[in-house]
Amino acid sequence: MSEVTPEIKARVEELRREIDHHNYLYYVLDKPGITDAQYDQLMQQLIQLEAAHPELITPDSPTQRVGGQVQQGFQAVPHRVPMLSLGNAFGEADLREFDRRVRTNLPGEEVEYVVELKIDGLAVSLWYENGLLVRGATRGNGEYGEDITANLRTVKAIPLRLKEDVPFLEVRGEAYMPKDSFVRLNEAREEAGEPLFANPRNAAAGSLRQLDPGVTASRNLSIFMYAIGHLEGPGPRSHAAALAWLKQLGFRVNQHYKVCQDISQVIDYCAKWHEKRFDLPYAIDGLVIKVNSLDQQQRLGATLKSPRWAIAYKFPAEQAVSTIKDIILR
Ligand SMILES: NC(=O)c1c(N)nc(OC2CCCC2)nc1O[C@@H]1CCC[C@@H]1O
Repeated sequence: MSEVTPEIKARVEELRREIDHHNYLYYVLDKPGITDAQYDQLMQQLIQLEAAHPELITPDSPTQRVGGQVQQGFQAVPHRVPMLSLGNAFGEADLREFDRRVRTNLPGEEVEYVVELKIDGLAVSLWYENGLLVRGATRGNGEYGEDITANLRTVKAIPLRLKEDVPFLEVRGEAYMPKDSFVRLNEAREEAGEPLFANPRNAAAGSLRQLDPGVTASRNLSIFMYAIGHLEGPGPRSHAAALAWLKQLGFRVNQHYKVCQDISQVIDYCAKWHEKRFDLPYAIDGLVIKVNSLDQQQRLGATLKSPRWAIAYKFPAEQAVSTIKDIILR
């Protein structure tokens, strides 16, 4: 092992910054800055330098995304803040009823809503300490999840290090498999005579609950973050500000959210996305409507399993279609 010179150390740190930046452009912003060949060349240089000087390897190095060992199982981990599920609204009347209940519990107050696409994937929780990803877990039953850190580290849209060293932050998001990856995966499984996945949600869940992180890494998963779970220190005062802050930290946040001044605007936005849902490169099964003010969310509280300040608007079930592929690729 040759001596580590300051120049080598500086070169390793420069390569990491450059590769992290290109991962961010490609996997978080969907805006690649260089060709795959140029990216691979940078990665090869870093891999070689780290192989020659293993003492320089840090857990947040881009070369450390795919862990080595296959796990025996997943450890149960408690969520500090329960990961709630959502009540459902199946049409305009249900949405107006939700709005009436919210306003009854906030007499005389202005209420703003944020409407987001409801990504059809698997809810996960990510823990960061001093800006470093220290743990990732499934939602599980809302109180306890499964520790799938090694698998979530392979998802390139998940930052291993945030753009700010926030002391302690736990965030939630929906991990998912893009439609084109889902079709390609099932084609490969058909070729291999393996059982097919019924939909992208099952494919994402199956890919994240793999005991071998190498398999997860091969499944081209992505994620959209949608909430702060736990934050030490001052934070945003509205949900829309929370989404903007998550984006600023380097997380992937779905840009199709809208702040609505009343339930009629919410209803119009839901109708718009019911029409446009097949134009998206990922599966959605509805929209999520949330009270924007975090103080009002706090005061509205939650029932045992779901918040009083949020509801899911579910699209009517698909009319009979010939194959799942038609739904996905329509
Ligand atoms: N799937 C989603 O895109 C999504 C979202 N955009 N926003 C939330 O907000 C949480 C916050 C409090 C209760 C629900 N949840 C979502 O998915 C939920 C998580 C658990 C069950 C659903 O997958």
